[in-house]
Amino acid sequence: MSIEISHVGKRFADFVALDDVSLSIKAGRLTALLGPSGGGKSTLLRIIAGLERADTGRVEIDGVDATRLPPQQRNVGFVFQHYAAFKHLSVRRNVAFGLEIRKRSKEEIRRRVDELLALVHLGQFGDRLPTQLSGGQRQRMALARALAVEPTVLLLDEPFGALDAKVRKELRDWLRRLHDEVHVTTVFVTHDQEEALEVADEIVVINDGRVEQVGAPDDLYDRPANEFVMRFLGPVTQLGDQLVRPHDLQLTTDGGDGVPGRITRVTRIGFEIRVEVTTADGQPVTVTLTRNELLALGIGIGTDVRLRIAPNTPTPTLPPTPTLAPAH
Ligand SMILES: Nc1ncnc2c1ncn2[C@@H]1O[C@H](COP(=O)(O)OP(=O)(O)OP(=O)(O)O)[C@@H](O)[C@H]1O
Repeated sequence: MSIEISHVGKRFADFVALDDVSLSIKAGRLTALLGPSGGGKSTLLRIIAGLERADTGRVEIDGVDATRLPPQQRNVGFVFQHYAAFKHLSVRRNVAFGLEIRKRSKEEIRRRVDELLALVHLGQFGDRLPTQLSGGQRQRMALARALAVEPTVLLLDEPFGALDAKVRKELRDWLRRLHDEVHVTTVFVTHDQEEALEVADEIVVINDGRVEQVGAPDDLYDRPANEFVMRFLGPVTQLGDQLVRPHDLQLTTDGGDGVPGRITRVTRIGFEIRVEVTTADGQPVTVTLTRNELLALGIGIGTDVRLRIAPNTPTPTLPPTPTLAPAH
């Protein structure tokens, strides 16, 4: 059930949306395609689904060359950000749709739909119309419908993108648990690095039509292949010429070694305190602390401190990313 993408290229007129993309998506895993808007994630997903045709290259699904297969012969389930439900049909009938057109027996359909509704925790809502569901419930119905026909691959394009932050978070947890139960090879598109880090087994970072890096969330976070990946996966700050995560910096007030600076700003964001230290050469450096750490240090605006990188911090040597070079 793996997906092999080899040398896929796609242009829209003279705009290069995908530039020679090769990628192996592992069977049974939950893989995130992560990257900024316009980077090519959806285009790649649509090429895997067969909704878009690659100009060059090859797509293999489960060992079969799918490059020229129409979507309905690829056995993929698809869920979009705005799910188009059949408004006049009940939730049950929406979920049953794919099974009905495949002419499965009434008994089999009833059993399978019951199972699926239970799986997506909509057991008691089967008789409602889609408009009588919340946004989160509707996306769960969409997933049940996509899973009904037992796809070999499940493709999700920002499935929770249109929902508010709290519901998104609930659905992320739920998607992770669902995947742990059904283990269907799943690829989902997101531009939200937290969503990818939290949910995915493997993350593919896509930018400017190219794959920047593929790896497990920890690998990407701790060993980014380049500056783009490091910046995209989480906050970074610069100490001297070293890029580092703000929580990997230590602040001391007892002299010793480290880069001297003075605290110029303290901001609290929920549980996290963001401290800005301006070093002697005028460079602002951000350090994040917990409230207790701040209190224990007894520091505030104007305190002279020293900054150093915490022991055991991964400090990748990063090749420069051309796209981040200043424009001239
Ligand atoms: N049918 C099309 N015609 C012309 N250009 C297109 C078409 N589809 C996509 N593009 C362009 O290709 C680029 C990649 O689009 P794509 O939707 O794959 O990006 P994305 O990474 O999914 O971004 P987003 O997160 O905003 O959806 C964009 O610049 C987009 O404008």
